[in-house]
Amino acid sequence: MTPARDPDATDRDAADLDDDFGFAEPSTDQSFENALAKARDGTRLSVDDATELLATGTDAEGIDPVRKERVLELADRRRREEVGDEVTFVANLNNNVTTACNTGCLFCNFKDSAHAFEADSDADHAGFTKTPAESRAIVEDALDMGVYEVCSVSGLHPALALNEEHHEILRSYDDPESAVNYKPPSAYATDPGTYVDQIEAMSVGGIHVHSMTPEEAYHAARGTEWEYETVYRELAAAGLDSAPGTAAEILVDEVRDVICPGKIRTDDWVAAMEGAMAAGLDTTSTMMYGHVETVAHRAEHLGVIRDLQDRTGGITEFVPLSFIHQNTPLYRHGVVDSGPSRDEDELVVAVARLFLDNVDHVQASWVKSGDAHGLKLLNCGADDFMGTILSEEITKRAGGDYGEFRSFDDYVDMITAIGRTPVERSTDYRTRRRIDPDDGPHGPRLGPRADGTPILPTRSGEGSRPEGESAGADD
Ligand SMILES: C[S@@+](CC[C@H](N)C(=O)[O-])C[C@H]1O[C@@H](n2cnc3c(N)ncnc32)[C@H](O)[C@@H]1O
Ligand SMILES: Nc1c(NC[C@H](O)[C@H](O)[C@H](O)CO)[nH]c(=O)[nH]c1=O
Ligand SMILES: N[C@@H](Cc1ccc(O)cc1)C(=O)O
Ligand code: SF4
Repeated sequence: MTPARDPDATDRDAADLDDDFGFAEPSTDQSFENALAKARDGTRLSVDDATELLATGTDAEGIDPVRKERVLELADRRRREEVGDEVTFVANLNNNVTTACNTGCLFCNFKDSAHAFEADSDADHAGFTKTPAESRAIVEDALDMGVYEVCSVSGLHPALALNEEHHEILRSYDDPESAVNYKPPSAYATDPGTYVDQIEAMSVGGIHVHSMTPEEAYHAARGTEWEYETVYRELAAAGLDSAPGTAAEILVDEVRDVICPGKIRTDDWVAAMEGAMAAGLDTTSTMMYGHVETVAHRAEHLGVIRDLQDRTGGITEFVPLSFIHQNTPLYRHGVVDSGPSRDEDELVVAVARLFLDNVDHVQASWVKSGDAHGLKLLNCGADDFMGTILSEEITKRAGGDYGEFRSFDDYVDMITAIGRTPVERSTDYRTRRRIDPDDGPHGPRLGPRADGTPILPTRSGEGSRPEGESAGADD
């Protein structure tokens, strides 16, 4: 693995950009009507077909509302045929270990410059680094509330290494900071431990650990010759159960060059995902859209995911991540005026359902879209509604304002309101529990300590158990 970092790739680059990136105007040899006919017949769609459907035809500017409805209707029907009327969600928590990151992605306001975390720094920052013991305590509390999964994605802290051997390798470089983005833990106010330490700490009481994105796996192997599969095997031995397919953004390098020049390229992202699956882990897949890319880039991205799934079969879901723009460098520097429109959100979900014929589940996100529009997305091809998550940092810091927690009662009310069946799921969707809406109040039952007791909101936005009730209490 070679260092792929430009440590100066930050806001400066955004200021240098204008809105002309030299991307080709989307156009194909296919027509919208032919692409739609193929979708109706169930013929496998090409990338050009997907471009036409996402654009509601490249023959005219803007989204045609009538054509859009035709795409959504087909996708909703396909969803019903393939996965039925159940809407799934998982009892989970987010536990981000650190916000320290020097990668400089221009769509991200989650990260803080790692210098601010150094022991002798007096720079102000609103970020955090958790020790493994702190991560364990947070996961233990959530287990008591009944959660099934911990989802952990983090900044690429320069002191994070896979294990002690990795620390030794990184230390042995001349000028490790610029050569391999490394500074020893002793330089920082808080030591995050190693990746293995953090996974071991979170892997407690039978919880499902969903962590280590391709970008994090790259960081856990930087400066070494280790294969991704080897890295993921070591993490799996420490308790990792599945890997999140974030860091995908748009899997087209000319777009990555603009929005995340410090990140791994498309080929490397695919290699990391294959490594995770070769190590026996399930993965999820994502696309973060609605910034500088064209519909043709979105279609190409879907092609990368479908090819990967043809080869591996280990992708459990596709998660469209609608770009939240307000506090991001891309918006602050005038590179973009907004995130995607709701029409675009709907078309991305619908075309994902129609194009990704080998990925069973498409997620709607109440974090990105709010409840009302999230429910609309469940009628455009989506069949999963995320999870309880308890707390949220990525979208909140980007300026999103849809909250950090949904209770089981919230889920049951919302899902039954659109005439669908609420189902608690495991991360891999193989374990499912249909929920009887009339038998409330509702709480999780699939987590290792879950007994049906509701998770309640607290003022900080996190969930908690009703006062006085322990994990063992009957309901
Ligand atoms: C914040 S990173 C954390 C994990 C790790 N550093 C990585 O990049 O994979 C996780 C994902 O959050 C998503 N994200 C970050 N900022 C966002 C924004 N403003 N709007 C929507 N999604 C965003 C991106 O897709 C990114 O890959
Ligand atoms: N879409 C968002 C998610 N999705 C991840 C799920 O919560 C879950 O972990 C996954 O489906 C595996 O079971 N998480 C967020 O924090 N924010 C989102 O917008
Ligand atoms: N936490 C990510 C989303 C995500 C995480 C894990 C997944 O498996 C999928 C999506 C975000 O908010 O952007
Ligand atoms: S998206 Fe991930 S890698 Fe990029 S700046 Fe944010 S935290 Fe760092």
